[in-house]
Amino acid sequence: MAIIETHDVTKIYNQEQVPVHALNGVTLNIEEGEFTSIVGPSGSGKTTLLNMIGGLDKPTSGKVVVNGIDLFAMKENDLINFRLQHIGFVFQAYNLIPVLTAKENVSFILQMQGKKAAEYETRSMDLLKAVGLEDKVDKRPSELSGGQQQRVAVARALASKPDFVLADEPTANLDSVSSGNLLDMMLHLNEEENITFIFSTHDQRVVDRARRVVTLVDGKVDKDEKR
Ligand SMILES: Nc1ncnc2c1ncn2[C@@H]1O[C@H](COP(=O)(O)OP(=O)(O)OP(=O)(O)O)[C@@H](O)[C@H]1O
Repeated sequence: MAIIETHDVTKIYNQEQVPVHALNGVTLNIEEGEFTSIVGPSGSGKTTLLNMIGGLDKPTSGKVVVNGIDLFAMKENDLINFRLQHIGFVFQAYNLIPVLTAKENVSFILQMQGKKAAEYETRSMDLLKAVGLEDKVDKRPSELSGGQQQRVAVARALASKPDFVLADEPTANLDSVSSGNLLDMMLHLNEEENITFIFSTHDQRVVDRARRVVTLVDGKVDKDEKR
């Protein structure tokens, strides 16, 4: 079953001044359990597409349907709740909160959702273990390497058991060992827990391990390869 459908999505920025056509009619179906990479030259629309799929920004035309629900037909508050419950984000703009420890960063959303301490404590410890950081749970982001921070971000994205995780260049700024580890961990979560991942990347090593590669050129799907 498709958990994400985009129907002829377009996005034009700066419509009143000098318009930028970032997406020019993207129609895609993402099935449950996919491990899909969105690639393409700089400016081809990767981040814009992830923003639309995540309900963070509205298309100029077209539709984004998640679990059968038309995202942008929802009221703003309903969309915010929907995002919290169904979508995990690993985006640069959503960096970790510096004053919180790794464990607190992971459990933050669960606390906001009013979950009981016993539940969010267990869940955040399990997730930090799954990403190989059981010995760093009480460290703040500044005490962790870039790769470790990205792993905390993945654990945080999974905290509320989302239907899928969107990651915008998750291995950017990581050395090859850290990006290899992060990818191993994402693949493990995908294979063992059937978590759907959709991520944009410029990193060929990441692309090589994706099972589906969607190439955008000038805001359009140029290629869509399954392996
Ligand atoms: N908020 C914005 N306002 C105006 N133009 C924008 C905005 N965000 C993106 N754009 C433009 O839309 C186009 C697509 O940008 P986008 O960030 O989606 O590309 P990308 O493929 O993710 O690029 P990169 O690989 O460099 O991150 C670019 O021409 C960009 O300059």
